[in-house]
Amino acid sequence: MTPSSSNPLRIGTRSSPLAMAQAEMTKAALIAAHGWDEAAVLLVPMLSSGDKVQDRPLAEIGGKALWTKELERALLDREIDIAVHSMKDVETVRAEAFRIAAMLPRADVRERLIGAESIAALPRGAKVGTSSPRRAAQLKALRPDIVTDSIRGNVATRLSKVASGEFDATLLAAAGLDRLGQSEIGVAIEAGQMLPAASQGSIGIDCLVERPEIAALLAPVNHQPTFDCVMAERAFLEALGGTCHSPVAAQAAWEGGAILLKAEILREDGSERQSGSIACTVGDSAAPAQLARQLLDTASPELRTLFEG
Ligand SMILES: NCc1[nH]cc(CCC(=O)O)c1CC(=O)O
Repeated sequence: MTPSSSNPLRIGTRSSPLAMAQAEMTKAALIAAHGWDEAAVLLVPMLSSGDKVQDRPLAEIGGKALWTKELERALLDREIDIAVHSMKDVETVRAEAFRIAAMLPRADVRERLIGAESIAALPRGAKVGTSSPRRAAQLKALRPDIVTDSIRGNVATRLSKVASGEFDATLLAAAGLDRLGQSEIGVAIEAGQMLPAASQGSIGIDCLVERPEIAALLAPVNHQPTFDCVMAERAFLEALGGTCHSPVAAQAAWEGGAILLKAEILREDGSERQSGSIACTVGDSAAPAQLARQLLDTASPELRTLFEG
């Protein structure tokens, strides 16, 4: 298949500003890689159920799968040819019909703190808006006096809730802010202080396994070093238990010819953190699983039950 203005490649995306920016990046990468003209690629924005329900915690309305379900349906119904996701929002265990065929080069993986110059500089008892059990647990591990409360809505909404004083501060992925042109907002928190979520900063392009001709079009935009690191992080997450909404962080990076995977699991109140690292080879899920087992083995029964049910 060679997409053209009369038969464009249809890119499904959520319609939030961040998702649209990521879909535009994907479109630009494909056009540049293939030398297609602008009209050969069409963006198809869709509302996910996660976008429709903004006032309840994510875990309560069905968790992560909400972000991808509508796009998966559209892929199966051939309304779109490919779908663009934040890899962070893609479940580790998926239906066999789908395949992440490519990932764009990873952006800044760090968190950005908005509302204070550093975590140490937050006022005593500060109220931090985050709906992420990982960010809440990591903050409390560093600063047990901090209070966290759920904050939903898109990036602009969350920033306005800090500006209005509803929250003292919030944490957002640097990658998301950068993609929205908000690079000057907030201060970066180094991964050594706050390890990011598995897949953070990475954009995945999804297609149907039964359409290899579409996957072939994606190959030239795939960034293999990103792909291999994100896969190691996801293997760790999967080994811990595919559907958990528990505090987990995992980041892999190439170091001296090998993938070094760092990970941690925490109790939700930040009172316990188990962390470790392991060297992995490409496509290896045994080493990430070994690290998961190692962290669970040293964890207290209270922490372990977050993962083993
Ligand atoms: N769960 C929401 C989500 N999914 C991906 C990103 C940011 C972009 C990325 O990590 O690639 C965000 C917002 C955030 O965590 O601040």
